[in-house]
Amino acid sequence: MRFNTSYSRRSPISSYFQATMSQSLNFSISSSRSPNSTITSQSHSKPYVSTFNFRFPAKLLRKSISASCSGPDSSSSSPVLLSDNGGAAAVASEYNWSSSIEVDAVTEAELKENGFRSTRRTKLICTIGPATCGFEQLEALAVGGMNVARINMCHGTRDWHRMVIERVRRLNEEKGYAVAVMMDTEGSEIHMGDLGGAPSAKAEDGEIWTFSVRALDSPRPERTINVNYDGFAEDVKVGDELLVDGGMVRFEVIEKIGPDVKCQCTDPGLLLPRANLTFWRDGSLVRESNAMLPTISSKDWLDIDFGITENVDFIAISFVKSAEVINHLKSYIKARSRDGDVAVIAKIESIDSLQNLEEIIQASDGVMVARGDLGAQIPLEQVPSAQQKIVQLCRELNKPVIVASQLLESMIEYPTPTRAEVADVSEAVRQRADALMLSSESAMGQFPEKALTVLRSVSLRIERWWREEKRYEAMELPVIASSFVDGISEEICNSAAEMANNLEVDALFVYTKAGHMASLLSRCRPDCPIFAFTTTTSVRRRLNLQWGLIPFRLNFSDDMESNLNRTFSLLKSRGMIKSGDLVIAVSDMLQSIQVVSGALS
Ligand SMILES: Nc1ncnc2c1ncn2[C@@H]1O[C@H](COP(=O)(O)OP(=O)(O)O)[C@@H](O)[C@H]1O
Ligand SMILES: C=C(OP(=O)(O)O)C(=O)O
Ligand SMILES: [K+]
Ligand SMILES: [Mg+2]
Repeated sequence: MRFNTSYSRRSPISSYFQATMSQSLNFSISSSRSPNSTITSQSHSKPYVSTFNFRFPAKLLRKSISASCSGPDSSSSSPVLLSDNGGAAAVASEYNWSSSIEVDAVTEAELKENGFRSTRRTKLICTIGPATCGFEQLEALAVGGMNVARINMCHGTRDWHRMVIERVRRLNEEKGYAVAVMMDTEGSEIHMGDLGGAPSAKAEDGEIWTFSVRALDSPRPERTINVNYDGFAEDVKVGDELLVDGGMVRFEVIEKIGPDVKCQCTDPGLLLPRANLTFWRDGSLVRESNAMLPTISSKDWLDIDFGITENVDFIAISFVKSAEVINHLKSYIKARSRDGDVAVIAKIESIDSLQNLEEIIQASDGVMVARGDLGAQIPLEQVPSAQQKIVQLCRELNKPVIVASQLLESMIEYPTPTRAEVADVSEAVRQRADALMLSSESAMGQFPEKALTVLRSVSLRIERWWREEKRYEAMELPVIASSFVDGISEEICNSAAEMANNLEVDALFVYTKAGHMASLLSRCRPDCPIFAFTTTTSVRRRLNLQWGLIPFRLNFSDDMESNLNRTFSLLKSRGMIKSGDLVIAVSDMLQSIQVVSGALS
């Protein structure tokens, strides 16, 4: 009671709003064990839950708030900066950030046109390659819903990667997007050379090809392929099966002559530059061969230094075998990076990574189900159950999870997906993975934007279908907090998400500095979207990988009432929130849950 009364008196905008209390209840989740965890409003010694209604006097509101949008028009290409200081922004960099909300025009349009409920929850990652590296192409992907741009250090030069990163940054700065950059390491896999500049080579049934560890003269001798791993010729045996890209092309080893391994093609197909190689003996993968190779090669370390210097948001590590390598990399990043905020994604794509799955997930900041190589290391029919298990474990442990590779493989060449591909995408969405990833489809395919559109529309449709039919079975989420204070945050988020579902609110708001509470809310996979307000652009970008989060950059204070009022005003003045929308708000600083109903008088 006291809170609500003092609220309406203390509130800096109380002259604009009459806070009429409809209900109020206080409950305690504080403990003498942990004085720091007892974060309260001034008039309370305990965290609180309060419910109240706002009445917005429209005239005053419009007078006090002016929204501005930089650029000559507010079409989909301009950034949206919501201001309450009346200042007009010409460009983002000149803008007075302290009084604005940063959100991109695509999100704004989606919210306005479709309302909160129908915003997309599943995040989308595009691998950038020759088909998508132009500024306009990148912009088209951002407009199409790309949340993260991935660059694969297996391909391209460092200058090329730098150029892509710069373009994504420019897109964010000029157009208000929060597209994150993920750098993916090459890793110590065995792969073919680059085919001497040829885009591909056709291997026909019965042909004899030579796989050699020698440095090859150019031009490359006919039907000869370079292999990057020196131990290859020693490790293979006559009779072994050699699989290119997990079985896209198959050979049988028929003879070994020094550094050269002669192979006969048994399954014809197209050889692509730097394609991955595995070899199998008596029906199982031969693992000893590259087991001795380091997970992070010397070239990878140089790429990692490059990623840290370029301030990428995520570094994805290929062929992770244990948690140790992740811990090692994380401490390396912490020592080197300006603010230690490069997140590490563990790629699960080997037998070792499946064997040490839980400890790897625990150690990392996120996980990728890298089905391409995984399907070359375990029988294909085991990939779906591995995916399901990894997705579930990641959610339990609160780590974002990406489902990757061959989601829409046929769209490399064709403008429409197969029915089977749509079913595969649907299944990943139904599992409620955080993100879906395009590889060749966007890097070098003929229809990158169409492929992204398919991911977007299938995600939206499946999410809505399952939500409306209430078919999601509630998932038992284990307690993950490692301290009592963290336990409070976790309980608050679990309760807020449950309240949001029960009350059918329109959105959850979370004010979060490091993003922790936002991820805890995302973990609950609530029915409504989560607006995550955070103070830095880097956290905003990183949150863009996580399920259901709509990240905004906003400077906020420790005064939750004024934060809420300002946010409501800014969003409202822009038409992104309607009168009568019901919101539940939680925050990192004030461990509280508030239910807010904005009703225009
Ligand atoms: N930077 C790049 N330069 C040229 N081609 C690229 C680049 N990035 C990706 N590609 C192409 O896109 C394909 C798919 O990308 P990806 O799945 O990341 O790699 P891979 O197939 O090696 O696992 C690659 O095989 C390659 O042909
Ligand atoms: C995503 C994967 O890794 P990469 O494309 O780097 O081989 C994969 O193997 O599925
Ligand atoms: K890679
Ligand atoms: Mg791989």
